[in-house]
Amino acid sequence: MGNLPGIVITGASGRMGQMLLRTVLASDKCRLAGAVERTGNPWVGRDVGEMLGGQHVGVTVTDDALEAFAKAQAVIDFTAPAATVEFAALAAQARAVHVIGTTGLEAEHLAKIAAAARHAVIVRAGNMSLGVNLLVKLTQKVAEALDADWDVEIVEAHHNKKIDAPSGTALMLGEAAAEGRGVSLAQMRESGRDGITGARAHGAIGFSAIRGGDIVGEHDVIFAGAGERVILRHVATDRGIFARGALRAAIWGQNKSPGEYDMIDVLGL
Ligand SMILES: NC(=O)C1=CN([C@@H]2O[C@H](COP(=O)(O)OP(=O)(O)OC[C@H]3O[C@@H](n4cnc5c(N)ncnc54)[C@H](OP(=O)(O)O)[C@@H]3O)[C@@H](O)[C@H]2O)C=CC1
Ligand SMILES: O=C(O)C1=N[C@H](C(=O)O)C[C@H](O)C1
Repeated sequence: MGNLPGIVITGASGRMGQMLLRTVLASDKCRLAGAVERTGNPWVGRDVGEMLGGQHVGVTVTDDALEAFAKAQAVIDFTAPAATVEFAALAAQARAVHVIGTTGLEAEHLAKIAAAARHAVIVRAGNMSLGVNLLVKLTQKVAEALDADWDVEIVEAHHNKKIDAPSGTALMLGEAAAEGRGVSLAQMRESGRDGITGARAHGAIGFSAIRGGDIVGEHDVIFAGAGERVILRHVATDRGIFARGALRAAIWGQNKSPGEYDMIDVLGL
C-alpha cells in the first residue's frame, strides 16, 4: 500500500472531485493521499469517507494545498482556472505530477501552467475519456480527407451548471479539425451566432453550445457538404470515464521527464 502512488484530489466536494475520490478509493493501483478544498468550504476538516456518505477512510479534507501535495506523487485537479494556476505552481514545488482537467483556461493561465511544467510533469486535457480522445484523432483524419467546401460545425451539450463555453472538449475537436486542414483555429473560429450574421465564412469552424438539466457531455463534429453530411459523435453518460482517464494519467506520469503532456500521449493514440 505504502509503495502505491499517493494521489491528492483538489476541488474534493465538486462533481468531478467526488467522482475522483470514489475512483481513487476503489483503485488498487494508487492510494488517496489527500483531499483539498478552499478555506471556508464545509468539507474542510471532515473525513473524506464521511463526506461521501460512507465509512471514515482516515483522510481529512484540508485547505493547505502545499502540505497535502508534499506528501503525494500526483495531484488530480478539476477545479477552476485561477485555482489550477495556483495548484500548478504548488505541485511543481512538491515535484508531484499535476493532472489538469479544468477547462476555460485562457492564454494567461496557459502561460503559467507552461512555466510550472519546466519543473514537473503536467498532463492536461479538456477531456480525459478514451472515447473523446479517439474522436479527436478521427476528427483530424476526416478534416484531412475533406476540403474546406465541407463546413465544420461543432455542437456540444452540457448540464446547466457548466460555466464555460465552448467546452474544453469542443475546443480540442476544433483544434483537431483545424490541424487536419492545416489552418489556425484562432483565425477560423466562429461562435455565438445571433441576429443578422451574414453568410457563413468559407472554411470557418463553427461552435454551438447547449446547456440544460444533467447532461454529462455530448459532442458532435459535423462535416456538412453539398448533398451529404458526416457526423462524428461522442456521448458521455457517466463522469467515471473522466475520472478513470485522470487516474491513468496520474500513474502514467510517474517517472516521466518534466513537461506538458496530454491524453493522446497517455493513451498512446
Ligand atoms: N477534462 C475533463 O475530462 C473534464 C473536465 N471537467 C472540468 O472540470 C472542472 C470542474 O468541473 P465540476 O466538477 O463539474 O465543477 P464543480 O463546480 O462541481 O467543482 C469545482 C470544484 O472546484 C472548487 N474550486 C473552485 N474554485 C476554487 C478555488 N479558487 N480554490 C479551490 N477550489 C476551488 C470548488 O469549490 P467550491 O465549491 O468551494 O467553489 C468545487 O469543489 C470544470 O472546469 C469542468 O469543465 C469536468 C469533467 C471532465
Ligand atoms: O464541465 C463539464 O461537465 C465537462 N467539461 C469538460 C469540457 O469542458 O469539455 C469535459 C466534459 O465534457 C464535461
